[in-house]
Amino acid sequence: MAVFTEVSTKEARELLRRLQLGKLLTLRGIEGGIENTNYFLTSEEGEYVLTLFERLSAEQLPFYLHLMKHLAHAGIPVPDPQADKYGEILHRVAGKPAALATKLRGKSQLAPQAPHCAAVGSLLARMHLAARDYERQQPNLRALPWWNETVPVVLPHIGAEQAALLQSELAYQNHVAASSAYAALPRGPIHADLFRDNVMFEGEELTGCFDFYFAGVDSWLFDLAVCLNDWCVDLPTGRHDGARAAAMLAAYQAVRPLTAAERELLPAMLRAGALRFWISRLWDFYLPREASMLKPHDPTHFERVLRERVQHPIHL
Ligand SMILES: Nc1ncnc2c1ncn2[C@@H]1O[C@H](COP(=O)(O)OP(=O)(O)O)[C@@H](O)[C@H]1O
Ligand SMILES: N[C@@H](CCOP(=O)(O)O)C(=O)O
Repeated sequence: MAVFTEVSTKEARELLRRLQLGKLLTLRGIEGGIENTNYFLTSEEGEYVLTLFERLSAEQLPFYLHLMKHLAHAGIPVPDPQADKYGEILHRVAGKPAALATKLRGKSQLAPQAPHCAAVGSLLARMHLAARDYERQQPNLRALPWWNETVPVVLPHIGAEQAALLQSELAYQNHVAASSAYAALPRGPIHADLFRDNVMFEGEELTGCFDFYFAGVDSWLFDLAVCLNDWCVDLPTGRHDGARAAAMLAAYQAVRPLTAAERELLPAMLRAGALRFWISRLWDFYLPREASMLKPHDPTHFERVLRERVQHPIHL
């Protein structure tokens, strides 16, 4: 249940009054989600999702919320955070930082086929291009510096074979990050967590994506690798699915062709994408934060994906 903080109808009405969005019609807690409190809220003006941020700080939030607004204005189907008359999109509800964003139609496609992967590839490329002129800066907070900090913290908790893979992969990724090909990768704001559960579909029509709370400035190729590793993979084995990956890559490149440096580094970034989520899942699993509400995801999945990407590199 993802209602960690109760919102009264009085508080919801007060927010709608501030945002001039008409009368409250319905307010219903959303059961999915593990990080934030989410409610579906309907007013005379439309359908929204009210999010109370349980963990992210008021310093980090403007980057994510303004990025969503920037993308929504550019025609990318993402939730549009609603502003008050002063242009403020970060609000306070029930004592927590909060946002009210437009509700997307559809539901997650958890067993995607090639057309779904193509739709995600196209969306991702359009999102990268649309974010080029976004002015706020915030690095991907789950990138190489965080991996270097976190690997020594999780090492005491895992077996020798896993530790050897984790350390050798980290050394490899530090080596890649120092290369001239890496320096040549195009960069900008990326979603960085565009997994199956963060995209909505109606049939094969992609209706939008959400959960921008791991977004940050990083290489576009890393974002694409994260998507390939989640959408174009056989979940039980971690094996790459060639047909789905081809569909995603072709659709991405129909909008923005990959550069020579990106083509060269695709195998390395697929490994980086697997490493990033293996580390965060190990960290959530073995070092749950105090009073954490997170139900940890299975870390062994991304260990399998990483082994697959090392043993069977995927070249364009
Ligand atoms: N803008 C939105 N439109 C429609 N549904 C949404 C929207 N934002 C969140 N949801 C729903 O709320 C659920 C939880 O959201 P999510 O961002 O994954 O929460 P958490 O950050 O707590 O993991 C999603 O699975 C989705 O069903
Ligand atoms: N996609 C990540 C976890 C991030 O959680 P989310 O529910 O906020 O998307 C993973 O699978 O490890």
